[in-house]
Amino acid sequence: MGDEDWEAEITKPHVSSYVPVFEKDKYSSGANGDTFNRTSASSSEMEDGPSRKDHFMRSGFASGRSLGNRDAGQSNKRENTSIMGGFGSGKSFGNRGFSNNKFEEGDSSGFWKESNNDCEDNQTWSRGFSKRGDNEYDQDEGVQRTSGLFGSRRPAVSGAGHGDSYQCRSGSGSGRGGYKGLNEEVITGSGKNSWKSEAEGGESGDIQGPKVTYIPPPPPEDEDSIFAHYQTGINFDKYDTILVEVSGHDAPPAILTFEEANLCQTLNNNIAKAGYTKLTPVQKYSIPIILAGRDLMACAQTGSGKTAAFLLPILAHLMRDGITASRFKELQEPECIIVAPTRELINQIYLEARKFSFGTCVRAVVIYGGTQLGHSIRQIVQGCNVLCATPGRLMDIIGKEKIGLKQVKYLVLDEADRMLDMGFGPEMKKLISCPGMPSKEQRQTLLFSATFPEEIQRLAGEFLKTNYLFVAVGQVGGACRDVQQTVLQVGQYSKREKLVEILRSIGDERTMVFVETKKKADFIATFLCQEKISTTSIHGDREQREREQALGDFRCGKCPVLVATSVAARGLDIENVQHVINFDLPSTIDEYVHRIGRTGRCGNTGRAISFFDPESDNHLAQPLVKVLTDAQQDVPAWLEEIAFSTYVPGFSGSTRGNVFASVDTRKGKSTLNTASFSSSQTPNPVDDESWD
Ligand SMILES: Nc1ncnc2c1ncn2[C@@H]1O[C@H](COP(=O)(O)OP(=O)(O)OP(=O)(O)O)[C@@H](O)[C@H]1O
Repeated sequence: MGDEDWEAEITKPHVSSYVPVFEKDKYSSGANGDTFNRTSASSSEMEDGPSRKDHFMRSGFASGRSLGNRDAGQSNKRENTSIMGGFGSGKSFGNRGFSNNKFEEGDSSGFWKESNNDCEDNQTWSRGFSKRGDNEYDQDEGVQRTSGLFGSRRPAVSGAGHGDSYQCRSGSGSGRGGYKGLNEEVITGSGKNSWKSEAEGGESGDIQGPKVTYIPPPPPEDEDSIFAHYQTGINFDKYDTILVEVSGHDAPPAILTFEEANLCQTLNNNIAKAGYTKLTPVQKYSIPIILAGRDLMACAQTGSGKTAAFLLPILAHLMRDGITASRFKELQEPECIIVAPTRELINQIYLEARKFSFGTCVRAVVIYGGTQLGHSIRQIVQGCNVLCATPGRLMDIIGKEKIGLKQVKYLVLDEADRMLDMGFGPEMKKLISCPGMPSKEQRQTLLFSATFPEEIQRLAGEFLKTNYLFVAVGQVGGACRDVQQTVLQVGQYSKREKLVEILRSIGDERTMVFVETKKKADFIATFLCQEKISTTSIHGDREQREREQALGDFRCGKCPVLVATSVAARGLDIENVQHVINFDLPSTIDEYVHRIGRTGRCGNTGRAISFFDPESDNHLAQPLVKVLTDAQQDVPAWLEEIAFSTYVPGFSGSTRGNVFASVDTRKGKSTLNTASFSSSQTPNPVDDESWD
C-alpha cells in the first residue's frame, strides 16, 4: 500500500484505532527464531515482506476496520476503546507516514505534532494540563479533571468545538470536564454528596464505555516470591555520605540501624527476609519522624528506598495499636490510605506492604483502574487496613460507600509532587474533604517524591499540619548519581537509526526507551520488533491486561526492551534495568529525573542516554546542564552553548517552577546533617563532593 492510501484512510473521521500487541511470541520476527505474531488472525498481515510495515502502519495505527480477520469481539472492543479515549481520531493521524526509514516531511505535522494532538485530546479531558507527558497519567484513571483548582498555567480548553465530539466529556454542565479513562467501568453513585455528584456528572453523564471485566491474576502467595528481591549495588554504602537536610521544628534524631527503630519482631523478621540489613538515608530520617507521629514531606533520589521509609513505621504503629482486619465488618475502614499516580506503581507499593506485613494482623489491599470494580470491592470486604489505590478507583470506591474514612490515621501520597499538581491535585483535595475523612490535625500525612518543585511544596501546606518536617536527601530534584548520563544531539529523522545502533550494541541488557506519546510508543515498539529486537510497550492506551503482561515480559527478560511513555517514568522498581534511553526528552526536567531513575537503583549503576533534538528540546538545555553538573556528569560543549544561548535570567531549573528548590520552601532549617551524622550545621563541601 502506498502512503497515499494510508493517509487517505487515516484522515477519515472517527476511524477506530487498533493498538498492536507487541509481545514476543506474537510476532514473527524471523531469523533468530523469535516468533512475534500479531493477535490471532491479523498475524498474516504482519509476517513478511515489504508490505509488513505498511500493514503495521495501516492497521496498527489507523483503522480497526482494516482488521477484517480479527475476531469480532476483539474488533468491537478496540472500536469501543477508541471511542472511550483511545487514539482513534483520524484527525490525530493526519499526514503521518514513513519513507526510507525516515519521517516524511508531513511527519513533522504527524509524529512531531502528535504530542500536540495528544494535548488537544488531553485538553478535552484534562483541563489545564501543561505538560505533554501528563496525558499518560491522565489517561490512567477514570477521574474527573478540573482546571483552576490549583491554578492553571494554561488556559482551560473546552472540549466542545474541537470537532471530536466523542472525546468531549463536559457532561456535568458545570463547565468541568471529567472523563473515564480507557476501559474504566463507569460508576454511577447515589449522588447524595456534593463532592460525589460533581465527579459523577463528569463521569456518568456522557458516553459509557464497555464494562471492565479484567481481574488481575493474584500475586504468588509463597514466601519465596513474596520476599524475592534484588541485590543492593556497589554504591549502596555511598548513600551514607549524601547530605541530608531536615527542616522544621523539633525533629526527632535520625536512627542508624533498624534495631534502633524498635520495631516488633515480626516486622524485623520481614525486613531481614527482604534482604534489608542497612537503612538508606531517607529511611534513617523518615522512620523516626513518622514513628514520632509527625507529618512529613520527604524528598530523596530515585531508587533510594522511600517506599519502606513510610511503610515500616506505619505498619509498626498499626501493629502496636492492635489493628485486626476483619472480613466480618460490614464497612471496611482502613487505617492507612496510600495513593500513587499509576496502576503499576500502586501495585508495586502494595506488594511491598504485603511483604512487610507478612504474618501480621495487618491486611493490605490494592485497587486500581482498568480492573473490574467488583474485584476491587471483593478485595476490600475481605478486610482492609492499608488501602493502596490509584486516585480514580479510590474516589469510585468512596463514592460507592464501600469504605469508610473515619479510621484513617495515615494518608500517604507517593510521587507527591505528581499527586498534588494540576492533574491529580483536585482529586486529592476532594479526598481530604470527603465526608468522614479526619482533618489534617487528626491524621498523619506523608508526602514522598524524588522531586518537589517549590510551587507544589506550597500547595502541600493544605494537606499537612503546619509543623510538618521536611527531609531533603541530597539535592532536591537532583538525579541519582549512580546513573551515568549521556546526552547526544540527534535530530528527529536520525533517532530511529541511532536507537537501533545503541540497542544492538547493548545486546540483551534490559532497556527502557521513553517516548513522548502513546502513539509513538506503539510505533517505535513495532519498528523495533521489525528490526528483530524483542520489544514490548506500556502506555495508557493499552488495556490493563496488556500493560501487566508487558511489564511481566520486561521484568522476566522475555522482552529486554520496553518502550514506554511517562506512565512508566515514576516509581517502577525493576531489577536489572541497565539502560534508559530518552528517545524523546520529556517536557520537564523533573520528568527526566524520574525517567532516568528507573536505572541505577539501590546502589546499582545504570546508564541513561538522551536524544536531544535542538529543534524541540532547547528549553531543556539549561535545566539539563544543571542536572548533569549537580550529578557530576560530563556536560557536552554543544549543550552548554545551547543553554547559554537560551539563557533565561532568574532561571529556576524547570519549565514549570523551581525543581531545584534546594530547601524547604518555609526556609525554616533546624538541622543540617549528613546521613553519617556530622554535627555540622552547615553543609560540608567535602561530603557534598564525595557522596558519589
Ligand atoms: N534498606 C534497604 N536495603 C536494601 N534494599 C532496599 C532498602 N530500602 C529499599 N531497598 C530496595 O531498593 C529498591 C528501591 O526502593 P524504592 O522503590 O522504595 O525506591 P524509591 O526511593 O521509592 O524510588 P523512586 O523515587 O523511583 O520511586 C527496592 O527494590 C527496595 O526493595
